[in-house]
Amino acid sequence: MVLKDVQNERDARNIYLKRVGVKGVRYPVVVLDRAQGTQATIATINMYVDLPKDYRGTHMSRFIEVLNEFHLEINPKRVKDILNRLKDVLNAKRAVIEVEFPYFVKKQAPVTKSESYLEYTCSFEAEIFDGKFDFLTSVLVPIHTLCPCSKEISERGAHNQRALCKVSFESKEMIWIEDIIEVVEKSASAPIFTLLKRPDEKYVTELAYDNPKFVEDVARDVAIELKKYDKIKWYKVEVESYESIHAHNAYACVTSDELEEQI
Ligand SMILES: Nc1nc2c(ncn2[C@@H]2O[C@H](COP(=O)(O)OP(=O)(O)OP(=O)(O)O)[C@@H](O)[C@H]2O)c(=O)[nH]1
Repeated sequence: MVLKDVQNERDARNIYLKRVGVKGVRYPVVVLDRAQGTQATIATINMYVDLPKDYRGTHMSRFIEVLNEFHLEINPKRVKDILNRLKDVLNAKRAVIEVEFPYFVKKQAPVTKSESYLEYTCSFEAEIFDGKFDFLTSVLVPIHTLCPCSKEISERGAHNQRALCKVSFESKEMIWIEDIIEVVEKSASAPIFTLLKRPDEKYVTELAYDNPKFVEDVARDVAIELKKYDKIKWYKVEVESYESIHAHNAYACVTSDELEEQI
């Protein structure tokens, strides 16, 4: 029995679509890991191509076939190959992939050296169009911030909370996710850990108290550190703190081009 190819039908509405494809594909992938070589994880993937105005639909199954072809290996070099392949098999001019995945890093507690894994949400967004390849990596780092104002004006303690710092960057060469995590954690009042024994808890409590930071302080300190990386072409730093004394969040953001304009 011949199955009609509805997607391939002509369309007379004369409308070009910039992005058509599949969204929210949960898929096992393998990403590069500085300590172990590779790490298996589960990604949520969006993939798009453009569709000429005279075609009714794209061929959704081919997106998944291309993912399979690449043996689920997701890294900057492979992503470029995946996009070129998508363009070829879907006869497109533009191809886009967005991959978000949990990435686990083994950490040692500061005093007892107890080991545990901490989850960082990472993503890659890449696009090929008109011979141009854009690749953006994002790393979301949970941190601890202690309010400098609260410390200054209070007779006892200071309010402190978990915050999230998101670094998005374009680079000339590959940069390890772990390098970005280290930059952010050093710029916080203290890092976050999955496993802390009492001596560790005392240490991080005092470390945060000795390093009070507004969201603005973290954003600026991360920006200064990232500026030292020659490999980074562009970056954006966003910090959001889940305030413990408010029902709303504090937020700060800076991009490398805003910084350049001020120099
Ligand atoms: N384009 C498009 N396809 C859809 C949509 N919803 C479901 N599909 C289905 O996606 C499936 C795969 O379509 P194709 O990739 O064109 O399948 P195919 O013709 O077997 O594959 P090729 O021979 O490679 O073209 C079909 O079952 C479609 O009906 C939609 O909104 N748009």
